[in-house]
Amino acid sequence: MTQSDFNPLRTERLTLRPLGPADAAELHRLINDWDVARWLSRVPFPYSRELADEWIESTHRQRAAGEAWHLAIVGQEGEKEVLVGCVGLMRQPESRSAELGYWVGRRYWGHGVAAEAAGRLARWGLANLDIDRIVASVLEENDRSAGVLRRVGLRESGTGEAHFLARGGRLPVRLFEGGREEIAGPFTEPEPIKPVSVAATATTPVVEGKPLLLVAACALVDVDGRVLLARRPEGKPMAGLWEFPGGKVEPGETVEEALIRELREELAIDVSAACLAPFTFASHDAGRFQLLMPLYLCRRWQGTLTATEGQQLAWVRPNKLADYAMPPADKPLVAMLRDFL
Ligand SMILES: Nc1nc2c([nH]c(=O)n2[C@@H]2O[C@H](COP(=O)(O)OP(=O)(O)OP(=O)(O)O)[C@@H](O)[C@H]2O)c(=O)[nH]1
Repeated sequence: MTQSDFNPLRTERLTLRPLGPADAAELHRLINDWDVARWLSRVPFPYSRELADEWIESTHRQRAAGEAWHLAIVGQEGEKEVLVGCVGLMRQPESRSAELGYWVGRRYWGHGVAAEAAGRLARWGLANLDIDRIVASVLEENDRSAGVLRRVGLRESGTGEAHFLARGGRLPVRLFEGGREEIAGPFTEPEPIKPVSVAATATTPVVEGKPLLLVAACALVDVDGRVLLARRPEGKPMAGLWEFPGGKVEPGETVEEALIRELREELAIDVSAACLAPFTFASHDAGRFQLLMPLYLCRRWQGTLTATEGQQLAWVRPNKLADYAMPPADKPLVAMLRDFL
C-alpha cells in the first residue's frame, strides 16, 4: 500500500502523514530512547530496527482496515523535513470513541509539538470517523503528557491501570476524555449570532433572554425516497455530525431565499421557491442561543449535486436516518420524516 490513501493533515508548523519505509531509521533512532519509551505503554525497550519496519508496515494495514490511524509528525528544519514523532488514533467502535496516543523525539520536546499534532488528529477523528469521544491515558506521574491532553481539550476522568511493555508490568494511569464540545478547533470563537430578518423588524427576537438563531434546512428527497444528509466538516462546530443541508438566514433574506442560496453554495444545485414544501421545524435550546430551524422538503432541483465544501454526503433511507449521529435539534425531525416518507 502506498502513502496516498490518506491526505496529510497540516497545522501551522507540522504535517501529519502516513509513515513510509524511509522513516524507519529515524523513527528507530528517536524512539529507541529510554526517556521516550518509558512513558509509552505499547513500546518495548530496547526497540529494534526490525520492529520499526514491522510497525510501519502494520500502520498501513490498520488504516486500511479502519482500525487505527498512526501518522508521522513531520516538521521543518530550514528547508529540510524532519520526523519529529508519531501520533495515532485507535478506534473503539463499541463505544463510539477513539484512543489518542503520541510521542515526540526528545530533541523536539518543549515546543508544543505534541499538543499541536494530537489536537489536529483528534479534531480530524471527530469530524471523519464515527466517534463522539476521544479518550487517552497517561502514566500516573507523566504530568507533561497530562498537560498536552488538557491543551487538546481533554479532561481528566478517572484512574486505571495499563501494561507498560518497556517497564514489564502493569502501572497506574490517569484517564482522560473529551468530546466535540471540548476538543474545539481554532473555530472556538462564538458563532456569529446575527439578528434574524423577520419582516425587517427593528428588534432582534429574543427567547428567554437568548438571541434567536434562524436556520433554514432542507430534506432533499430522491426518486427512491432517500433523504440527503451532509456531514459537518472539520473546522465547524459539531464537526462530524450529519445534518440537513442549509444554514443561517442572513439579514434581509427570507427563509426560502436563504435556503436556495445555501443549496447553491453547498451542493451546487438550483431550487425554486415553489419546490420547497414547508414540512416541520425544530426549536432547540443550543446554550448560547435558541435555534429555530424550519425544515422544508424538496424533491425537485436542477444541476448535478456536488459537495462543494468537501463535505461527505449520504443518501439515507428514512428508517436508517437514526443510525447517523446528528445534532440534538434534529432528533425530533428524524422521527417525523420517518413517519411521513
Ligand atoms: N444546516 C443545518 N444546521 C443545523 C442542523 N441542525 C442544527 O442544529 N443546525 C445548527 O444550525 C446552525 C447552522 O449553522 P451553519 O454553520 O451550518 O450555517 P452556515 O452554513 O450559515 O454557516 P457558516 O457560518 O459556516 O457560513 C449551526 O449551529 C448548526 O449546528 C441541520 O440539520 N442543518
